[in-house]
Amino acid sequence: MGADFPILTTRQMRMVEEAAIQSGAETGGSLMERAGRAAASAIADHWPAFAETGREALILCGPGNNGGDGYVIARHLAGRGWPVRVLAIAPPATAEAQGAAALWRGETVEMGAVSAMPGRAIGLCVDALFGTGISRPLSGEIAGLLRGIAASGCELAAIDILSGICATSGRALGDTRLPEAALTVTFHRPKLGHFLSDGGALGGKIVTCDIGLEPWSAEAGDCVTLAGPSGSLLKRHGHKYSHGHALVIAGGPGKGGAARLAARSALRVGAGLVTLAPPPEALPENAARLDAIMLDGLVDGDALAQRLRDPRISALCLGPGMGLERARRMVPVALGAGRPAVLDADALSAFADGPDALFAQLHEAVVLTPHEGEFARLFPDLGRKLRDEPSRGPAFSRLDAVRIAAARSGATVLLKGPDTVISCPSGRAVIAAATGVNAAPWLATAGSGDVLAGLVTGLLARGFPARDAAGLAAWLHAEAARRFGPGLIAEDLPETVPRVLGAL
Ligand SMILES: NC(=O)C1=CN([C@@H]2O[C@H](COP(=O)(O)OP(=O)(O)OC[C@H]3O[C@@H](n4cnc5c(N)ncnc54)[C@H](O)[C@@H]3O)[C@@H](O)[C@H]2O)[C@@H](O)CC1
Ligand SMILES: Nc1ncnc2c1ncn2[C@@H]1O[C@H](COP(=O)(O)OP(=O)(O)O)[C@@H](O)[C@H]1O
Ligand SMILES: [K+]
Repeated sequence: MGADFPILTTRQMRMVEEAAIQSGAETGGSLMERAGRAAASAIADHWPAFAETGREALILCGPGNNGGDGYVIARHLAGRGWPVRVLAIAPPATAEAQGAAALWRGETVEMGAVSAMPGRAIGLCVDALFGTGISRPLSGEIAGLLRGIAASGCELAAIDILSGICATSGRALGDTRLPEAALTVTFHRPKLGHFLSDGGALGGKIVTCDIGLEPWSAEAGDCVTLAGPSGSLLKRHGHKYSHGHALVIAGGPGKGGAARLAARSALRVGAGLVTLAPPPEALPENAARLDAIMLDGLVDGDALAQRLRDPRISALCLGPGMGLERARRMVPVALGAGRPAVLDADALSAFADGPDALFAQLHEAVVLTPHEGEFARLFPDLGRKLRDEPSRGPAFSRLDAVRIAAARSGATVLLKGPDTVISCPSGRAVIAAATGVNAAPWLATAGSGDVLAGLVTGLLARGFPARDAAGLAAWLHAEAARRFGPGLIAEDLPETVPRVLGAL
């Protein structure tokens, strides 16, 4: 089944493009022509009945090569019989864009003339203002133009990336409020900015067009990947012990729901055995709720150390509903045993006052699963940088933050969100995007994070390396939510996992 899919930074895209041009096989102009033609065709596929609406397509062209693509698109859409006009916010400034503009025989209006534009109503606006070359916030005038177009109710298609979004970080530069595109047409490979932060929220459907750069794709070097389905999630042979034994530490009476969700998720994702370990006084309550999941009362850290003498316990989950005090006592014991482990929720917050003491105990087989608040508690400097408004591109991204956090802590870090970002300490990173057409907003429900912690734990128990376990779990989590759809509550997630696995 589909392996993880590479996505590029702006710099990597430039390296691929430059290699193609330097080889002599391509020119900037040939790539632009192919890009514009492919984008026009993707736009026509997305709005197949547009020509019959009697409305006009307005192509907004910037000064650089993104604008150059716009002139090519204008020519090809007009060639399909669409009523098309170009609005140039500045004259074309690169040789390629000038060449493309020279071939556009239709009408071009300038920025100042926009309010007086006579003619048909605009039904579709193509944003070819700025692409990967954006380096500063949009001016008020240009941002206002984009917002005005959106407010008029016309459709919006972004070329390469929505103007105003940094293609490497996905963050909107400045405090601009940007409209949402229905379609983004990009070239060769998606960019990080299509999935991260504002870029993930505003890009709509992402269509990636082949523009003949495949022979040079290796020039991008090591790439961040997008998590996707994998046949490795299926069980092929073995007995229950060969699929691992997960131990989920739970909290006291009345606090067990989160850990039960995590335990059930670990079992659903294929751990051979799962044991829930609350304090002894919470055993009766949990016994009334569990069947396939085993129970073992553990008083404290010493009891856990004793339990971990069993070498078959192949992964631990600490945090969901655990309580801060119990976390402070048990996390060091779990980490000291060197076993694969997930630290979530209380197991992270318990160390907010002294994260370095926690980091000193972490190892490569540990996965930290913070949401943004927990992340900022453990890595306050990185949390601040993510909150600061970016004024220049490339802006500090969630990926940058997670990579630094993983290197600093010595564990794999999974930062939750619609754009879940995962990195191991060496910087190998994967993004699980629940954005655009893959949005899963129903995950914003109490307990869904506990399920994710359980899914990662289950995969660790089965023997998946930390980064793979985290990436696959995050994909599976969002895919289960997409399949279940509206009305989802956390309990539904583990029950939907079999349908996702069954479709692999
Ligand atoms: N990389 C490739 O292989 C290809 C790139 N193509 C297109 O080329 C684009 C990149 O072109 P460029 O590098 O020329 O960059 P852009 O066209 O994205 O923008 C660069 C220009 O805008 C200016 N600028 C940046 N931010 C601004 C702001 N906020 N306000 C006003 N001006 C601003 C820059 O100074 C520069 O003049 C891609 O996004 C894509 O659309 C395609 O033509 C096909 C192939
Ligand atoms: N709008 C959203 N789109 C996609 N995923 C989301 C969204 N909101 C939350 N999630 C996911 O749901 C989970 C919530 O986890 P968390 O914040 O720990 O909640 P809880 O503690 O209630 O379980 C995370 O995996 C997060 O990525
Ligand atoms: K654009």
